[in-house]
Amino acid sequence: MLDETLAAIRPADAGVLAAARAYQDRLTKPPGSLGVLEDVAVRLAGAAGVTPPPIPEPAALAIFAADHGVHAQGVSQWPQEVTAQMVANFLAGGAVANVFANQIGASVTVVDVGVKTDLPSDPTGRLLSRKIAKGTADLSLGAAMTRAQAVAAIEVGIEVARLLVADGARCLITGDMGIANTTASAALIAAFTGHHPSAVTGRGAGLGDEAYENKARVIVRALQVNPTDGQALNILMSVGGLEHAAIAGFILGAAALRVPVILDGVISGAAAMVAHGLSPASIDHCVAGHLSAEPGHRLALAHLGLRPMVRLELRLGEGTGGLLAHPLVCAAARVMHEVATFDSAGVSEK
Ligand SMILES: O=C(O)c1ccc[n+]([C@@H]2O[C@H](COP(=O)([O-])O)[C@@H](O)[C@H]2O)c1
Ligand SMILES: Cc1cc2nc[nH]c2cc1C
Repeated sequence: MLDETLAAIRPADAGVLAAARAYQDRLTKPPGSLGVLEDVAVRLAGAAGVTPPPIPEPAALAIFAADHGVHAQGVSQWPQEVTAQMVANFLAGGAVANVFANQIGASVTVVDVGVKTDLPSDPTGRLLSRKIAKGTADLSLGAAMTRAQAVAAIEVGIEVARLLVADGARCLITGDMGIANTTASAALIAAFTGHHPSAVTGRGAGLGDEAYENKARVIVRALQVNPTDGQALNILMSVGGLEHAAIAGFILGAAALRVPVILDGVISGAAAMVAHGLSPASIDHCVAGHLSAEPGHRLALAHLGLRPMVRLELRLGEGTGGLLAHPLVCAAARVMHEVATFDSAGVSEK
């Protein structure tokens, strides 16, 4: 499934990119006056291979949930049970992601790709049980997962992308839930970008000074015990999480179907680096929804050549930043469909 997906991914169409850029300048506005929105619309057109690009709605959010063995090193302020408890909250509709999803009419699907605790059966049908393992192994002591587990989790993400698109979604939004996953994210970003752990480590869901110093040291150890050859799959299995693997697959699956993906925060950014390592062209199908307060996120997006749509100092995850960006992405596409041209409206050009 992974090989087939990688083979199906096409980069942005250069001819369509040029045509979309030229058309932006025909619309009744000073050229460039819609700033980043023009770039986003052109990007959507190139990715879809058609201009104007399809309006990216309805949107579907997938929240990939998993636990992390590195939690044992004291890298999070929160008990591990919170991962499973928040899954229940998503299913009950009580989380921030539910509220933001309701606001834009997006569906919410929760995917258990590696939650440690057993989850109760779900009456809503919005939980997909695809547990690959009961959390990863401690990445500061050795590889977080086996190669087979990493590939299986990537394939879960591909499957979920296919399911949601078959269900009618025309925009996918990445979401995550996993106590301690900002440690794995920072380790992934350090491994892919070469930045020192101290530059990419943040306070996650809220860490004091001492615990923060410990977290950075844990990541240094993780990179020492897991020397990698720079290959995306090796880096992922060594220091990643099951949700990072699944989100990478979700991006690849969407890209193969030419459906745009709005990325959320630092976990999605780290997962996108894995997708990029497996298929650089997959990133042509991504829009960065926001810039997280977690320091590694900026470095991950810079490495991917992505520019975040909004900067709100969010550090929640769940897909919240991606959901907030969705109306802006739709507005960017809608301009290309509905705004008059200088010719059609009889407006004089400069
Ligand atoms: O999306 C982000 O950029 C982000 C930044 C900081 C924390 N989080 C969320 O907080 C949890 C991980 O925090 P921590 O401190 O346990 O690593 C996890 O469930 C993430 O969704 C998310
Ligand atoms: C309460 C809580 C909600 C979250 N949502 C995403 N990560 C989270 C972490 C915590 C701790």
